[in-house]
Amino acid sequence: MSLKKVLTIAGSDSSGGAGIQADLKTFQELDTYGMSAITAITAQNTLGVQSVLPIPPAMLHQQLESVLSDIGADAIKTGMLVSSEHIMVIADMLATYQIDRVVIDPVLGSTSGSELTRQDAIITLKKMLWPMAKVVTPNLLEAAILLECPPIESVKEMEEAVIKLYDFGAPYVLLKGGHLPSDQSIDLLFDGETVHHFSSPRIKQRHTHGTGCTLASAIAAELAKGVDVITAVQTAKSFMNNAIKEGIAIGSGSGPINQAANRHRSNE
Ligand SMILES: Nc1ncnc2c1ncn2[C@@H]1O[C@H](COP(=O)(O)OP(=O)(O)O)[C@@H](O)[C@H]1O
Ligand SMILES: Cc1ncc(COP(=O)(O)O)c(N)n1
Repeated sequence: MSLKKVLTIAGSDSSGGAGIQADLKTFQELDTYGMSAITAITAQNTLGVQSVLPIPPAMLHQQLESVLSDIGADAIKTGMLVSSEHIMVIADMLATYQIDRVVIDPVLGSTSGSELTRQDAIITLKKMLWPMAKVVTPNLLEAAILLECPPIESVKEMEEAVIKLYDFGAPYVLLKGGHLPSDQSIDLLFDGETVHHFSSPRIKQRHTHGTGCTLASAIAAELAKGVDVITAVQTAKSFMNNAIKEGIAIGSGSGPINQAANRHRSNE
């Protein structure tokens, strides 16, 4: 089988834990060929984001054109998108190159609370990019912002939210429940008919930087291989569990998860 190609469109995380760096590690571990188009450079570490430098939208366009016109992509994952202008460039390129295996992780802020996508970009994300995605993967906080609703605090509220998010126009919405206080970590996937529950025991782990980026990238890598969405989410979740179990204790804050854990752990 030929090596499948996966492109991440996201921000660079100098600490190597999230963003482009997490995405490329995930692609590699899942036996795909990873490529990147960078939307912003962030200076960050295990304590938080210290500074953000957006890449000019024209340069984002050039990166996408260079990669897609020559190499192409079997799937694309997006993360930190910065601004409406950046999102419009991406929507334009997805349409031009007719890429339909697109996973959007609607990164609005970092876990540590820094804004990574500007407020005005949220409307553009919903209107222009969302309908071009195959799967969108908001966390609880992002879902509440996108739906303009109060905090989502139970599995029942998650079920209602994931159905509402479906109306934004992607065929699959995966609402991640990593932030729900519970002894299970529950994600819900809605495909327009059924709410599928993906549940696994919550792992006691302080070092969870990069979980959302890794999950979305793992789904994109599996979709690139031609796997269906439900199977891709199952594989991604199992990959994540292994990576979280071996979270790396570096820095004085929340360290990164370890994608390489999957080399020596069977799928658990
Ligand atoms: N402590 C944990 N144990 C097991 N799975 C977790 C844990 N924390 C997060 N996850 C899983 O990691 C993925 C990312 O979830 P979440 O933390 O909600 O997103 P984000 O990183 O975007 O904030 C989800 O599949 C979630 O269920
Ligand atoms: C460049 C970049 N992209 C995404 C995240 C979100 O990751 P997390 O939710 O683990 O902080 C981040 N911190 N930095």
